[in-house]
Amino acid sequence: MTLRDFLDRIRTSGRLTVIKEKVNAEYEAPMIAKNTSGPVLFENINGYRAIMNVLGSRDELGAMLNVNRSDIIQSLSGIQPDGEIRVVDSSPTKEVCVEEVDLYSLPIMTHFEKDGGPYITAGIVVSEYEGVTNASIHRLMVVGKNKLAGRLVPPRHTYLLQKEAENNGDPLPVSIVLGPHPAIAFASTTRVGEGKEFNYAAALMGNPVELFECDNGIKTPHSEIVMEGYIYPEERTDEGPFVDITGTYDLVRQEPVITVTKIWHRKDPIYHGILPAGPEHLLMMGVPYEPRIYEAVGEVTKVRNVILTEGGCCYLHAIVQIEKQTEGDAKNAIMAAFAAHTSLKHVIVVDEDIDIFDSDDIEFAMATRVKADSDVMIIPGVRGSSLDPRGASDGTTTKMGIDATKVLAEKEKFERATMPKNIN
Ligand SMILES: C/C(=C\C(=O)O)CCOP(=O)(O)O
Ligand SMILES: [Mn+2]
Repeated sequence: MTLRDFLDRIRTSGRLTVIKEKVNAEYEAPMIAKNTSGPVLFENINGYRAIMNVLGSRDELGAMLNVNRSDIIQSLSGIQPDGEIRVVDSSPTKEVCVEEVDLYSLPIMTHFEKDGGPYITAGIVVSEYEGVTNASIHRLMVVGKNKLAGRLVPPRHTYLLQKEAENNGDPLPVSIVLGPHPAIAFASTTRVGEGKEFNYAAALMGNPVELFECDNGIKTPHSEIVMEGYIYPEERTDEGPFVDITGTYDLVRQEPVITVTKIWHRKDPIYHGILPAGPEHLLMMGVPYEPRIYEAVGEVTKVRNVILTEGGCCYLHAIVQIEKQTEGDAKNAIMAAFAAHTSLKHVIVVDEDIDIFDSDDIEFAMATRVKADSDVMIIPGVRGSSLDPRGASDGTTTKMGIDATKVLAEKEKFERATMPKNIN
């Protein structure tokens, strides 16, 4: 299955918005995407087609995975990254080869007023060094006709591979994949073991993932557009500012430079852009951590569900639902959640009768089941997210866990009143 098959399915079900008019890559297309709920296909940005909001809701993600939106996390946590990968000789991606690279001619968008420049936001960076491979999405700022600055966050696998290559004085070959099947894009946001992203995608799809070899040796999935190139050791440039998941401007940092040596694409390719801080971005940042938290909490008590809430940027706030077995379970669940997602800042643990998709219900749990001096855990000096504007400059922050579960010994005090089903 390809991105085109996926879009055909969305188009047939009436969920695709198509913009036929010519649209500008600078601000205009992102603004239209921001104001459109659901996938939007632009037919002409710099003469190219572009798609945004592909996996912009839990319903869309659930449809891709063939599960109900509220069962996504339980279902993902049961999937092993052991699907089949096949290396093949040819690829539809190689229909067109561009040797004279000019990134400014592509529909790469500038999203917000103070952004440092146009950014590739859905580019999967595939890399390999000394037999170890990786695929993950990194924001990539255009800094020249054939140059990109990549925000390689420590300790993500691309960061580690680049560091190792650089320490040995070697360039790191990479390919940048735009518009594969959405399951491959989703798999590239997950935190599966090193080199396992495509196996995970194959397991998600229930089909093998085919890879073809780029001229720099990187084995790459079929997609709409593939750029290939190298990260040369010691080459750094300013990256940012950039609006990331919090909707605030992330800092300018010195980051590695990717030199693009060649671009392959399908005829009439479809460029994929993710709107920063938009629903697709939040979902792809957050959902991969939910099964990790779910599994970690499952080691300490009976876990029912986990969500990283939209209000918490799908990254900084978790709601963990448990079936409390013994007093103190919720505090263990808090510690497990923080260990599973080190960027997490606040966790609220609730009982099984609280609807974790309803913020009023969560607030009700806090209102009726929390006594701050005994139910709030404050943990200072912990590694937090570099995206948290309130974090300290050394990368640490103060975390808070709230136990909003019932006191087991006093359960009847917390009973939610119901009315009789049958009255005469
Ligand atoms: C850009 C970020 C993550 C990524 O590439 O996965 C967000 C910053 O990461 P933190 O680890 O939360 O600082
Ligand atoms: Mn990885």
